[in-house]
Amino acid sequence: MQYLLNAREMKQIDKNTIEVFGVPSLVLMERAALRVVEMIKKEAADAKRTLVVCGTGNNGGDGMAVARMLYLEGNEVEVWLIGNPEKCSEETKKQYDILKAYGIPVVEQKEGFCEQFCVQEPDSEQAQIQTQMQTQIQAQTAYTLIIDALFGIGLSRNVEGIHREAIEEMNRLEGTKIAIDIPSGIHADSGAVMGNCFYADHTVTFAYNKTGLWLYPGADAAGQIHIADIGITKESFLEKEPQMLMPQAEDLTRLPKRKADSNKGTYGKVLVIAGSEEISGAAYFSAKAAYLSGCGLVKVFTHEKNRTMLTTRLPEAIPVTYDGKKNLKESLIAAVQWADVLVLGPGLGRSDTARQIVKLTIQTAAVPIIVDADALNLLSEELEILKGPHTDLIVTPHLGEMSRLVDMPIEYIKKNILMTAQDFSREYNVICVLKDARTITSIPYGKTYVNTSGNHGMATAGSGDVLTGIIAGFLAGGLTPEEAAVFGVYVHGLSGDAMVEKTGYYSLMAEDILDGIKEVLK
Ligand SMILES: NC(=O)C1=CN([C@@H]2O[C@H](COP(=O)(O)OP(=O)(O)OC[C@H]3O[C@@H](n4cnc5c(N)ncnc54)[C@H](O)[C@@H]3O)[C@@H](O)[C@H]2O)[C@@H](O)CC1
Ligand SMILES: [K+]
Repeated sequence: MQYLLNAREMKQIDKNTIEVFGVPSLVLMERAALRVVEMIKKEAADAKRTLVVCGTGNNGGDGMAVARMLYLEGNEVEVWLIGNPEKCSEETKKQYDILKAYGIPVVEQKEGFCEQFCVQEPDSEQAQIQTQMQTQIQAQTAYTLIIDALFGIGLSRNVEGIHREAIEEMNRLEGTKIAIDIPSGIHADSGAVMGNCFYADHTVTFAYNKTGLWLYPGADAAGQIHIADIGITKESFLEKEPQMLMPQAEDLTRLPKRKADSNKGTYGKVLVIAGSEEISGAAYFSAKAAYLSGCGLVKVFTHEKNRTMLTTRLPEAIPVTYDGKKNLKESLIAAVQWADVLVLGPGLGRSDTARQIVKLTIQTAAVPIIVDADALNLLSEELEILKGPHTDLIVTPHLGEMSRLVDMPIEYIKKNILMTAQDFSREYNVICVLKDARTITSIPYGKTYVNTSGNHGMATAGSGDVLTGIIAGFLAGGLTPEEAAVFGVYVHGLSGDAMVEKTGYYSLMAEDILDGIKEVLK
């Protein structure tokens, strides 16, 4: 797992490194700049004509140190200092003095962007010729590298005025674009664009990943992310471990272990309560995903109409069917009592029967339940069921379902995805898996996980049903609800990624994601 830090946590560990362990701030800055220069070389970016745009905070100081290093290696370097130089932080003032001592050109930009940086509209033939000549000269003298050191994690409000103009100008210029620590204008905690932002090809971020680099729209602005060790280590957490994490490939070793001396009972029993008179496929996707994720035995509680489909497409699954309301209660309770894990909701519909099934299952089950799709839609009308006593619940809403559950617009939820998932998990004491391009898994009063596997091809019918099945399979195999939710989401995304090379984004379907599970877990 990789930590994702917010600005407050990062500032605190910076401070701890400096104050508790006595590492001078300028030493950290020097190491930071060295790592940026190292990355430039590793990526073979051409630093022959470099522009470094600096702010007055320590991010600007990093930029000035990078400018000095590139200059002393024989490159042509120009620095723009945006803002009042008198307001420079202590470290940045020092870096500025060093630049002056070496004679490195710095253009100060205190207010109103000067004409030199702005594109002028030609208003006569003569002016047009002049502009063409200027364009040719500019092409010969164009920057090969643009380094953004305007704002780092200290960004505290919307970007306006000369800062906004500087970002617009950097984006307009040609050349490889590198952001120091975080693209200027991106909020380090939420990934929001604060007015406008720099679009980087590469971002070199210091010590630990920042949440805003991975959440959208920040992730679009960051380009390729490089984490640079500058000497701030986990010792600086002072036992206050960050609570936001991102699963990585090496974490897959934590999936349920297979034993040579085992039988189908060893890996748990899953009951998938899914499908309705109108919808048949959901139960199949969920049940098959549970099998593919290692579960030994899967029963499907569904409408009688789905029996033939199920026994034909997935004969390994045992159907328990109902027809109308006859025997519904007794057979549901018996099936629930049989299972170690329940999936509740895919394709269930919103009929009175579905409502009765959802209520009865949540109120009687003593084993973990993954609650999805129509079960969530029904619960949004009867949230008191979630407020009442219940077993371990993992809810897996997409943005639309979450919008119904919390009665907020989708746009709001998308912008506040972390907070929405965290608040919901605490309020109802459930693990909340809020599905989007970056799915968030929030543990009530515990950790929050940001998932980075998966692709937009997976926004396809049945994809969510597959996810519930994977989580169920992992739970049945012995993972805790927290692990099953986090690794279920991660493996689901990897399964889509494994197949998209063969299918392309347009044609990826739920059945392909099922095939992808085999690729990922083999
Ligand atoms: N010792 C340290 O503290 C280290 C800091 N480092 C760098 O320092 C950065 C953080 O430095 P700072 O805390 O000085 O913050 P920043 O350099 O991100 O900038 C903060 C400054 O910008 C101003 N500001 C914030 N939002 C603004 C807006 N929208 N418009 C205009 N002005 C605005 C603030 O008032 C403050 O003066 C990190 O991102 C990293 O690049 C690294 O050098 C590593 C060591
Ligand atoms: K920056």
